[in-house]
Amino acid sequence: MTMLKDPSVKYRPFPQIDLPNRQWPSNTITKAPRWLSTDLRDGNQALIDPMGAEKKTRFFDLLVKVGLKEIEVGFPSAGATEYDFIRGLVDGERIPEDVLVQVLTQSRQDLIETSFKSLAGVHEAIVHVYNAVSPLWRNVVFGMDRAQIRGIAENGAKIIRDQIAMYPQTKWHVEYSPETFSTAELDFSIECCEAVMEILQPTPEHPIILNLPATVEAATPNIYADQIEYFCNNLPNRASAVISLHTHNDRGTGVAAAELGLMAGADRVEGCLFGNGERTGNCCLVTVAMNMYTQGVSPELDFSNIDDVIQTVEYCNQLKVPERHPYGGELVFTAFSGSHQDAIKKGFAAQESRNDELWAVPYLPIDPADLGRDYEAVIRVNSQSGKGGFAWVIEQDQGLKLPKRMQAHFSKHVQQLADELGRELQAGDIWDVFRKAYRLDEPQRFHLIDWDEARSADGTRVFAGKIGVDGKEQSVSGRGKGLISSIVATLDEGFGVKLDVRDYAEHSMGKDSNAKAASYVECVTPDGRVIWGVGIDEDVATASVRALLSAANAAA
Ligand SMILES: CC(=O)SCCNC(=O)CCNC(=O)[C@H](O)C(C)(C)COP(=O)(O)OP(=O)(O)OC[C@H]1O[C@@H](n2cnc3c(N)ncnc32)[C@H](O)[C@@H]1OP(=O)(O)O
Ligand SMILES: CC(C)C(=O)C(=O)O
Ligand SMILES: [Mg+2]
Repeated sequence: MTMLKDPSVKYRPFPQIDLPNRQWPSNTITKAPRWLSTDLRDGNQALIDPMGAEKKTRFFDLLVKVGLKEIEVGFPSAGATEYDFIRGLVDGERIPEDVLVQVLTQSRQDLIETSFKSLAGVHEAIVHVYNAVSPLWRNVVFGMDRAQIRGIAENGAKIIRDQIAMYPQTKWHVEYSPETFSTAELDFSIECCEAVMEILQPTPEHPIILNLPATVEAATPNIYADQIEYFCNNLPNRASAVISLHTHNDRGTGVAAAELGLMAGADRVEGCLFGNGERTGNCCLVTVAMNMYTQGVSPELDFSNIDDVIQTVEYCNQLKVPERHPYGGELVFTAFSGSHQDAIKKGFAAQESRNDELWAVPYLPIDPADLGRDYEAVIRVNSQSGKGGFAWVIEQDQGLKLPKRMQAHFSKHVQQLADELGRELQAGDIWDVFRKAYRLDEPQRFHLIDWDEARSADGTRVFAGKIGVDGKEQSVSGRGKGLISSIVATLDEGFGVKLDVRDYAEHSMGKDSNAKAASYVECVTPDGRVIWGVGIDEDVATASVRALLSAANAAA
């Protein structure tokens, strides 16, 4: 056996933030933040094959459609594909009046100039400049001390100030990111931001966007929230800054960090649809938005047709949205396991009988319909499923509402098939096994040709039937207090089939007048066997006759 090495030799725990009076744990998110999609920039730069103009245009149109008002459209100085796409948006007048496009640049003169040029003529836009500020980057990437790093930020801010003056027809906004904020000393991040603000002179009416990235997620999300609260409390002239969050998902908590960051006082969230982006991705905007929605807070983004969104995102990114991805994954509203299916089925029934709008269905934190999904896939059947699951599928697929005890009876048949096949059972598989188990297909020993009923003088009923028996027609009759007992008497007297009826149920299989009816009988034979019979017919009484013949076929 190999021993795992002691990780404390190689890795260090992230230090706590000294914030004794932290307020964020008591806060809640009560309104939508400003959202920025960086799908076309951070998302795009992480793709195996970055998007070309056609895919970028399609993605841009999707982002506008779902309601994004701030969209980072690219990194114009990266090359002609990026630059031309952005120019195409501007020249083609594809940017709606109420949408702000944003471009990213390193803090270098030529790159900043190219970025402004790419947007020349646009009505309003954001230029986003970044430089990394944390010790590892200072030492390893730049080989610079704090003052020199601050100097990169100041230099970029001055170039931006000058460029803004050269394009007066555009209303410009500036975003500054102290990249690697979450692994930097807080006071140094504030120092860099303050220095940039000093040059650009933002006001509460025309604020700067200060974006505080967890460029590489390195700690639990509460630490990020502490960092945001600390930053908000200690930034001079906080009123002239929009505080933006940009989390990555290296530890799998990018969404949580963004949510806690909002509680800690931030105004804006950057991310990508379904969390695309560098390495493990950016914060998923769909998840943060829909999390908000399930708390009764409108995210002001529209994911009510999530499958359309997924289709475009998968096409543009050439990456699949994982089956378990919150809100969007193919399996996230599906229960295979018996106890979940049982609870969901009961939840839907309770929801229907309560008949109010409040959503309260066990195991479904959101109504799939709010994302444009139907209820068909909510319950799927395999060997982990229970009777509630098969009953749900057969009800959705065939309109049959099996009585409770019959569900248990049918369950054995389905379970056996699931074990035999070792795969998910489709609705068709379940219907096949149902027809076989309850003898709905010909040929059977007994089958109904015709029947009639008469009332005798003493009030009893006389059933008169033409029954096919092993292919030959036979006329038989029997008397009873009601239809069922008269058929039971007929089966006994005519064919010697003895059935003791324990339970009977019937229902219409639809709401219109042409709907068929289904009847179910539970019978016990003299040797103690429990048999269920099923009958389906346009006429409810004929459905009952068929149900008893179905039982007789099992008993015979
Ligand atoms: C965290 C993020 O997501 S940041 C965004 C990252 N996205 C991208 O890089 C995608 C687009 N990038 C590109 O196409 C290219 O990087 C370009 C065209 C912009 C620049 O390419 P190059 O000129 O070859 O430079 P390169 O990207 O390798 O940058 C390295 C140099 O820039 C410096 N640099 C890196 N970041 C910054 C910055 N934010 N501000 C100023 N200088 C920077 C580095 O220190 C290094 O300088 P050195 O050559 O003196 O050592
Ligand atoms: C450029 C910045 C905002 C970035 O993408 C990051 O730090 O992750
Ligand atoms: Mg990023």
